[in-house]
Amino acid sequence: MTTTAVTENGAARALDAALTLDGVTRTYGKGAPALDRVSLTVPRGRFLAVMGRSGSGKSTLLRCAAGLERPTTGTVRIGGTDLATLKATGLTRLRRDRIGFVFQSLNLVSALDVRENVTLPLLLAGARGGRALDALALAGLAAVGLADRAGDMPENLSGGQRQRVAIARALVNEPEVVFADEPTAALDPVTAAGVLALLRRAVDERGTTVVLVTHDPVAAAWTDEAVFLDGGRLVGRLDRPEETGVREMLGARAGDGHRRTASSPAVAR
Ligand SMILES: Nc1ncnc2c1ncn2[C@@H]1O[C@H](COP(=O)(O)OP(=O)(O)OP(=O)(O)O)[C@@H](O)[C@H]1O
Repeated sequence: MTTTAVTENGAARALDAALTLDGVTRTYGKGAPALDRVSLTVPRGRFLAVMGRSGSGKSTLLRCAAGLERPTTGTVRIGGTDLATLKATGLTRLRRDRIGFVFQSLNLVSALDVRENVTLPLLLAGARGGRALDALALAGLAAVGLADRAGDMPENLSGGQRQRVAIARALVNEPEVVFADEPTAALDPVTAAGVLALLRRAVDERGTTVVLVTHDPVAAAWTDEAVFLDGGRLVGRLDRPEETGVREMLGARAGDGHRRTASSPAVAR
């Protein structure tokens, strides 16, 4: 799919974008590409849902976009920085300083209490522990409604509370982009809505860019834009997605292989 990123105007916009993927392909072994020439520009302050059937390449896209995995070919830029120009330490630093993660599998550190879990990214980045850091953690926990649980161990929290702590942790260093992989998959609808509302608030109030991988049309309805993957390719997008439209899009994709729908032209802006 062609993006504006390859045009002159698009190149300028790509520089100002929070995240740009340009012709990103990821192949594992000799199989078909898990991600196939994906181009996508995510402006700053946008909440983006990445959707598609199981195996369509959502997590691969997220891992490549977040610098957790190198694409086989193509370019990924975070805020104008081409990740291919960074060595391993530079990439680690970028992930630590400029990216927040809320992953189902990347859970809290069980040996640390809630406050320590929240301050962990800052400590890893070299910040000194102390009152200022504690105050920051408490403010972050207050923002997710958990100020009174700062001294608890993660095992004493519910799944939803843990995800809220994970969000406080992901936001504590004011990252440019937060990547969230199915953060609500294990939660009941009410708790899930609470978690999504927190991500929405980060976008609206802080101008954070959030990329959310989800199967769930209800979750997608919290976002500004949904893009759809099928067989590793970007096959459609919806602005201000609503649950019904997302369901229709997912249903259409399940039935029509790689055929494009009327609403699946340029994904990039
Ligand atoms: N490390 C890997 N080694 C080999 N194949 C992989 C690897 N990671 C992903 N794949 C393959 O790439 C394709 C896309 O996988 P990916 O996990 O990105 O899909 P997904 O859309 O996130 O799926 P799900 O919704 O089930 O999590 C699948 O065919 C998968 O088997």
